[in-house]
Amino acid sequence: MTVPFHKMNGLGNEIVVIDARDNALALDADAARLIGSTETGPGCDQIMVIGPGRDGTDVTTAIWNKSGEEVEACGNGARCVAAYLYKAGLSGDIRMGTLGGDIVASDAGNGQITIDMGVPRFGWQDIPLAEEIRDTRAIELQIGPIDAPILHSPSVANVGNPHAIFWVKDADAYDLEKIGPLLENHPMFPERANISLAQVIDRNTIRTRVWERGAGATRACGTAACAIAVSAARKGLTERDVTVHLPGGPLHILWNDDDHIMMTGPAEFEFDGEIELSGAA
Ligand SMILES: N[C@H](CCC[C@H](N)C(=O)O)C(=O)O
Repeated sequence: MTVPFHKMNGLGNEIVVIDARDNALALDADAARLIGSTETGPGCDQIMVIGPGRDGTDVTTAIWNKSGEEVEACGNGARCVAAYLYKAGLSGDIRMGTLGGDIVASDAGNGQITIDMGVPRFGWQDIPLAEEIRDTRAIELQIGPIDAPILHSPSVANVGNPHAIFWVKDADAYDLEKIGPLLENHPMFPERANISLAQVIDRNTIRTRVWERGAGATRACGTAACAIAVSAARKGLTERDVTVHLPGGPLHILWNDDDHIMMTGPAEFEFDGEIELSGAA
């Protein structure tokens, strides 16, 4: 079947949006990999498939990493979906159902979209971790020898998807391509993890580079920015209102008084196209 798509990005996090509200589309791993590769499709980090709303949501969104796995959350992708829907004529708040829970988009003006990413979870079983760890602000992780400044005691958080955050003096001092896969697939993370190197600049500013589960080093990761912000606040390193600077640009994160994480940033349209998906339902 021929499927129209919209190539977008969120601070350089490459996103393909497919509007399947009128024509149900269930991707599978092969289709996600086909779309995600520049050899066979537009290429992207994640694919967001918009479906009709249910159980009180306006739309549902299926989220796929380019590696072919369906995942629970994608902050940058959610902003791209919202920008697409606003352009398609929706207005006001948009409640999106995802595997990681319901999230709510709103138009913040000036080309910015705010996503209420919901409430973070910090329990070891919520991340999840392979063993009981009481204090998830700093877990002990045995990491093999790496020729770079040592990494230790990451914080972990689940913001719809699993994240591990290493607090470093210089986020540029590490070869993410080398250490990323080691950490993503560490046996402590039974569902693997998104890995961030976070450098606290001041109480309202953090710099980071991210190795994403199932996508590798990306220009930006919205859920990582959320996980970093709440973890930094939990450790007393920053306020609950921060700017997280990713290689592709800044995201504003507010962990508000009712425990919801509000992420604000841009979404960019690039081009539209069509792709032949044989076998997709
Ligand atoms: N790689 C992530 C999904 C996409 C997250 C990222 N692109 C974002 O903007 O949140 C995972 O496997 O959980």
